[in-house]
Amino acid sequence: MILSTVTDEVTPDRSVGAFRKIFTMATEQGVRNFEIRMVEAKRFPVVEAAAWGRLKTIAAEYGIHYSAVSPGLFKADLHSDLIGFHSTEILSMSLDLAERIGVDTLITFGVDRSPLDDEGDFARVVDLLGEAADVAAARGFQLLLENIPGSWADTGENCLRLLEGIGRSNFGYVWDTGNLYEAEHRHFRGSYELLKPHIRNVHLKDGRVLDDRMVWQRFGTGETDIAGQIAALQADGYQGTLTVEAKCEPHEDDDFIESMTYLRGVMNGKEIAKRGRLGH
Ligand SMILES: O=C1C[C@@H](O)[C@H](O)[C@@H](O)C1=O
Repeated sequence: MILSTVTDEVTPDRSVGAFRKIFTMATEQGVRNFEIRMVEAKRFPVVEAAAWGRLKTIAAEYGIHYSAVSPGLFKADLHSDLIGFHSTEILSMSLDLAERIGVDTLITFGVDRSPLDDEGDFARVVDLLGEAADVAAARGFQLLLENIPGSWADTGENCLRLLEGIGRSNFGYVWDTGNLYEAEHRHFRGSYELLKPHIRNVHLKDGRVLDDRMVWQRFGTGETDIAGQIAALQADGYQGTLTVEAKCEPHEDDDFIESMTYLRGVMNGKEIAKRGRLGH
């Protein structure tokens, strides 16, 4: 597995000095692979030119590799004025900028739900995402669907329905374990078994439901069973990116450091052995 993180998951710092701090903290934890989401204070692809320059030059100094971009594509509902803007401008700007930094993977969401939706709208979502996958394929990109509550890609069953409906070889799945737990409130195993043939990237987040709301926590202290997820991925020979989303509320630098320490323990078997001894 390739340890990875996201540009805004390491530190809450969004200042002009942030990239040096982000890459120092990440490389100290053995992470050199990144997804591009926030570029200092703005979300990709609508970024400041100078910040984009720093993202490239400072990354080169630290030996950072970018594997994917996450523009928040299709975080809009079918009835919003913005939906057309996502399938045209956001999509093409994202592909243009990603190409310029040598990235060939674009992450998308599964279109927000709206109270105005009806069941027949599923076909429109399939068409929108399928057309975006075709535009991406024509330029040599894969498009990966990330699950998130409040979208058509919320539960494991709904993600599978979309993945099968879209059915393109360049269309795969980002297993966002925390978001899935937030939508389903159940152990990861059931949806993992459904979705694993489609998984091309994993987003790791831990947390628990408190007063009906998901509260993000440092790895190993929440309910999502990070150790079990790693054991499942290892048992299935998963070789892709394992993307650490460590940010808690409020976001502190120690979130990343502590979650990475826990994750390393899990990956080299220590946490699994501890769980075994405790009879989990
Ligand atoms: O916009 C986003 C919201 C987060 O919940 C999600 O995990 C993340 O990957 C993202 O891009």
